[in-house]
Amino acid sequence: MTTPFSSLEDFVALPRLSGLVLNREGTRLVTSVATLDPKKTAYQSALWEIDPSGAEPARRLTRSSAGESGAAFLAGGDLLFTSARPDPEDADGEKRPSLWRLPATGGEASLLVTREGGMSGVLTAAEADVVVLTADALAGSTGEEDDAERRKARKDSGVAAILHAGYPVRYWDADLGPDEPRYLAVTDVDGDGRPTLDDLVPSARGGLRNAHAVLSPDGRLLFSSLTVPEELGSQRSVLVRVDLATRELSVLLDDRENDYTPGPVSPDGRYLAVTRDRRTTAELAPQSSLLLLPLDGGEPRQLAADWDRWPSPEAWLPDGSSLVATADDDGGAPVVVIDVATGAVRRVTEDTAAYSDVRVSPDGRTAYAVRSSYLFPAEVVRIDLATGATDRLQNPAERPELPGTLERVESVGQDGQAVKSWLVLPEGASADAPVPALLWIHGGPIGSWNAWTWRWSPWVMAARGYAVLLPDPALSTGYGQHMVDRGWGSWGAAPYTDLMAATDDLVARDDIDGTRVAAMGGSFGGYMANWVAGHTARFAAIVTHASLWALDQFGGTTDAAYYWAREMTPEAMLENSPHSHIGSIDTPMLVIHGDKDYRVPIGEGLRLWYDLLSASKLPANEHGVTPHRFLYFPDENHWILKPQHAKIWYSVVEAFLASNVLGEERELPRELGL
Ligand SMILES: CC(=O)N[C@@H](C)C(=O)N[C@@H](C)C(=O)O
Repeated sequence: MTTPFSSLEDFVALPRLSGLVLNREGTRLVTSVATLDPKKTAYQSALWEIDPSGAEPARRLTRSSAGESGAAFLAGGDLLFTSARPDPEDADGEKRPSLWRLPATGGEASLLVTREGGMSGVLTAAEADVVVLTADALAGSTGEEDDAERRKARKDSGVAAILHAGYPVRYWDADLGPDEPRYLAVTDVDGDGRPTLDDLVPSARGGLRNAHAVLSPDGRLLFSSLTVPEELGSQRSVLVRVDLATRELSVLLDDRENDYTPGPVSPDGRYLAVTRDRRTTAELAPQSSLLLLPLDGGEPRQLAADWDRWPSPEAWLPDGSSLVATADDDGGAPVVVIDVATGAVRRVTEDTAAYSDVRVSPDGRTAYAVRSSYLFPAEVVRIDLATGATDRLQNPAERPELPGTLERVESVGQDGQAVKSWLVLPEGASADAPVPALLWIHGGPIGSWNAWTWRWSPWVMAARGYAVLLPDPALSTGYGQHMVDRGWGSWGAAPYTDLMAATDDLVARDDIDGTRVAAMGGSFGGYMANWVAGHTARFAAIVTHASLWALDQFGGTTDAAYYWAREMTPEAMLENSPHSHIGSIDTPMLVIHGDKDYRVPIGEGLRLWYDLLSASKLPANEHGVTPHRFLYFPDENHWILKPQHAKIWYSVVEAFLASNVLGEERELPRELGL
């Protein structure tokens, strides 16, 4: 069998599909596919068209070396996208992210609008050729021209400094400021001249959240979250409406107990689907619910209130009778239909995949979506909304051949709670040939192992002979509110004991060699790997990536300190902090951290590394030699994104595990220079 997971070269070269848009007539589907650039040191994305009928093979639409993203259909049928490709009509022009238009009738794409500061996304309306760009503008700029001049002055003088008066100052891997998110209306989209950009809310001063903005079908209204700063470095997300004609901004939902995010607007423009996220406290765990907000000024009403899941609204049925949503559920994320009159929830897709980007056909019978699971990466499918029958359409790539099998397994936590896991078994695992195993702990911690991931692919390890257990312990989503509540504020309790219960059952299997087992996790999963290291010696090795180590320090240096401070007091942070247990660690640890990680700042990795060398039960000897290892990425962030670094990540992890779990030595990649 040829599986791409045996070779890291082949693995990183697998195409990665994401996103999906459907034109107004329901006849054209467009997705984005990322592949390696010619130097194999970055991914570049191109747009592909997929035949909704399933009859024709997928067709590549764009081919520039700069790549294309942000696909959006105009109501008239043309396709918009963003790209930093050069403008053929401006030989001397600088390359910067611009908005391009590909005619529905075929032919070349032409540049619609460009700006010095680039753009991050495109919003279009379903029924009118209205376009709004999401983009950043310098906080002090008074218009597009002024913004361009100020940017140039900053660039020419080499000044990168940012003066802050508020919080936060960073987000994941990006510095915030001096620019801030804006909505820029593209004027006269169908006119003869080049359109201009019109800042819809220049006075919002940095508070707009444009990742989840939506336009009404007629393109007259824009709905967005607006971030409102609060005392003590905190903030909340309120729901706002912007009238595109008058520029008037109205606050629709605002209270201190919840954050609000807009979902799709009903086809008749009368209702907005809204996600409400409860403000957490030490006593109140997160809870997400779906609201229906009448846009004539009525009170919001909760939908599917009796359903113990967190629905995420995706689309409306064209007759406005129901919302199509997805929700984490028992190791998957199915498509459901929610009746807006009764709130009744009907599950549509029956498989265990996780669905996203759901688009509904104009007759309301069919949905198209992206789905993935641990059996296949993201792919585009057609769903019969009445029967749930789901067909894989002709995608840009075939599913990769897997080097093993997948099972769903169940354990019982200390309090009797069912703890479910996916278990990846390598080919050949049997009672006669038991295999070594890895416990993988997911991040968040509010989340689930329910979708394909390229960053932690269990199949890469299965191809190297390991079984991989992917448990959803306390704090995981898809198992009801109680599963989240039982771990809230006490990470070292039920989340840890659930993982140990799952490990007990794993090592009891006759196809697993219980003497050769390691634990690994990233981010919150890395926190838990560190906690595991300080509380048990049952694992032969531990890999901890971008991990929280000293919660007292993490709580003040992460990019969103207020989020964690709501869950834990300083005392609770100390109580749950893995660093307090350094003296108990006698398992070899591989620490991995990227310097540009602002969510879990590098100080966590540096302090963990020094503590391991100086205070663990396996300290460095007088020559500084230790069984622990530190894999440091100076130019990566919370995630290892560059393909060449992903290969290093998997190679070093594999060599560390081989040495400590299998007792075998592997050659390290030459590029490490050792
Ligand atoms: C809420 C949050 O950012 N948690 C991080 C510490 C985390 O665990 N992130 C996970 C989801 C990741 O894989 O990045």
